[in-house]
Amino acid sequence: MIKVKDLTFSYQKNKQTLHGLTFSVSDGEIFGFLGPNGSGKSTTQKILTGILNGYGGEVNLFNQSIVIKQKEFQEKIGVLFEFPYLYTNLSALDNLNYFASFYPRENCRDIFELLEMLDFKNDYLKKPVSSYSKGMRQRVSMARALLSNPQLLFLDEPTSGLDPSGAVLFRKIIEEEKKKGTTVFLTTHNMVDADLLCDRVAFIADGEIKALDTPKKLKEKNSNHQAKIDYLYQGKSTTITIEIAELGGGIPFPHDEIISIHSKEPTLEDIFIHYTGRGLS
Ligand SMILES: Nc1ncnc2c1ncn2[C@@H]1O[C@H](COP(=O)(O)OP(=O)(O)OP(=O)(O)O)[C@@H](O)[C@H]1O
Repeated sequence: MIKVKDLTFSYQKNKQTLHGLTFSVSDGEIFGFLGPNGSGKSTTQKILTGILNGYGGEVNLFNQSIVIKQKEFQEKIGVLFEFPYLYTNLSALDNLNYFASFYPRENCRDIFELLEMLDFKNDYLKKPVSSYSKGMRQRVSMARALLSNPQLLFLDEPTSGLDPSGAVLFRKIIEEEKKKGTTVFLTTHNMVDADLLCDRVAFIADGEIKALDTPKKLKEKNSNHQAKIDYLYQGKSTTITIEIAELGGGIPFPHDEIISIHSKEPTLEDIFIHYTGRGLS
């Protein structure tokens, strides 16, 4: 679905933002693009969605170069931008009716159904976007991205500005899209979203991909194979961290009672820090 080879980009002379990214995304996959602020995530998404030109390397969507079939691609992709691109003086309905006019009518989803699915408050349907909360704007932006039933969905920080139940709803909607066969390119620095949703993730820092694999494999590869054991001995409560291999012959230290044993698996965030030398926030 997406093939990117040696992608480079500079906003200014002598300062390269993307340093030769190479990756591909399969049909129907949810691909996470993770990195800290300023790492080049939005720049990459803008190039893939045809907003930014002047890049080096090759970018193919739907097995064709994005240079050739720009107009045709636009009809097959849906985009949720990091900063909602909405007309703030217009209502949700007017915005969505306007964006729907870019696509063949038969491809478009019902706006009311979409907003209902996104748990949008009906009272605000006809009020201007300027009166909406961040979460409501995000819901309209998601409706905009899904409006044309896209085969390829670009989502830049989709759960940003949502409360926890809104984030759960958005993750459910993204999973439903995957079930329909939609390919999702998910740009985020939210590790929970990445871990719960993505088939594979790429870690980007300083405009370079530092690691790319499934969350499960990344965790396996970076497992420290350690266990944390809480136990009681001679009336004293103690915690110890030991290698899991040492447990093969039973608990290898004196104890009266074992309270709990937990494996110390690294989180995706731990692994990100390992590969990039920094956190995501
Ligand atoms: N229009 C622009 N002009 C000049 N430099 C820019 C422009 N947009 C982004 N940059 C710079 O390019 C680099 C990558 O920015 P980009 O927005 O792609 O990062 P990001 O990973 O999406 O960050 P964030 O998580 O903050 O959105 C940063 O150093 C940023 O300052």
